[in-house]
Amino acid sequence: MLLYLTITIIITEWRTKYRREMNTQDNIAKSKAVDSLLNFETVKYYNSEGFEVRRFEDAILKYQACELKTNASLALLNQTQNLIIGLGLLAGSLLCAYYVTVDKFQVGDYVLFGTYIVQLYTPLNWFGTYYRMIQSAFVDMESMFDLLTEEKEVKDDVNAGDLLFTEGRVDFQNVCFSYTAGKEILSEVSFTVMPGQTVALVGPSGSGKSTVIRLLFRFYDVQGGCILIDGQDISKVKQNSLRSYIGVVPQDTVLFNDNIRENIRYGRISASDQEVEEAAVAADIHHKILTFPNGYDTEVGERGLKLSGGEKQRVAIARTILKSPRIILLDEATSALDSQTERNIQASLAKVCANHTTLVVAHRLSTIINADQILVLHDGQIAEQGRHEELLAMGGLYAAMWLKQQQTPESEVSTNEQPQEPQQSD
Ligand SMILES: Nc1ncnc2c1ncn2[C@@H]1O[C@H](COP(=O)(O)OP(=O)(O)OP(=O)(O)O)[C@@H](O)[C@H]1O
Repeated sequence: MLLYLTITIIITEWRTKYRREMNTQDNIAKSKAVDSLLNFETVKYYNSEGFEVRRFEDAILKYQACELKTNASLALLNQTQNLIIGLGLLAGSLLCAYYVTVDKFQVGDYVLFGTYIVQLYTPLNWFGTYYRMIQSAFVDMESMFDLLTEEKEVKDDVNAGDLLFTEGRVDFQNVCFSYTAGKEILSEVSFTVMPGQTVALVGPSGSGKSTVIRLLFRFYDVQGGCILIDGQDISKVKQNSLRSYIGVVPQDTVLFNDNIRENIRYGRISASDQEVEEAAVAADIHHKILTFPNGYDTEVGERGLKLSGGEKQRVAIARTILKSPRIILLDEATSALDSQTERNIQASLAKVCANHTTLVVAHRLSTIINADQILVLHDGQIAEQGRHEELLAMGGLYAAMWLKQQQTPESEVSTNEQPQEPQQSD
């Protein structure tokens, strides 16, 4: 019995590594499958179906090799256990038989021995099985435990209270931030958005515009300086309360694989169907939705692939309208939309942003010429700030960007109600 228990524990511990390896390969194979299915468009653009099949096949073969080792080691464990039981039974039986022949035991004693040994081995077998199952379950749960012990990047203070929203003034005071040590993205950035004002952030790609938005939404905590809303440091208030006042229209709107109605309702889960439709009207997408075969019940597909970029953006705007936030963060889409769609989107946005503190990340300068203040980010710092005309008059970075955009055909399409005359910039 001792031998049985010892061997069971040793072999079970030894085969743990195969089970762990098998789980890792299983995760790799599944993530490869999901990745290539989600990115099916890219796969098709580059004719890479064969490559993806081979990649998945490789992953599956590695998984199968690990599975083989796991099953083979399980078979070894079972056979060793059976061998020990068999040998024990054989040795005991031979001994009893010998004692019967020398008249030390009766035949009944031999039968009694057989009955005892069977009663002993049944619980031993159970012990082996349960020990192995518990061990495997712990290995399978390792990834989950790793996830549970993952440190949160943004934590609420123990004494954090709710944000007391009054008028919606936003202050960035000497904000410094980097995603990775040694590469500073924002350095001593300071600016103020007065209540109800619209402030636009412009600058070259990678200058940190979206990062400003992420910091205000508190996806990350700043590493230097502070961000205040109505005089309260946002790192000292509860994330939930902060986020309840802020609405974000992101650069790339990703929708859930559900119908349009539920996707819009995501802005406020408790909203009624009528409120959803009112938000869609305000976002100027209601009529478009009615032209779809199933109207509001139309399924949008994975990540909303059945909708166009402009439609997805208007669904995002409708969601934000439904949320009715007090501060609006707008990360403008980089892709140029056709003039009519863009005019519609700008008009919807103007409705959402009216009388709300708004921070806009703009890629097309024509969309922000009426902003109360424009901040030009360069190398993680605010290089210029002022209104459109003031910045043009300065003849600096902004003026150069404006001039460049005016020369490209896409930017000739001004989305503003009062188009800016290109000559002004010269
Ligand atoms: N999660 C992240 N981890 C590490 N670096 C990041 C992360 N997100 C962004 N960055 C880096 O931070 C820099 C600023 O990114 P950000 O998205 O703020 O730029 P942006 O000005 O909004 O650019 P774009 O106009 O192209 O959208 C970039 O160099 C980017 O590579």
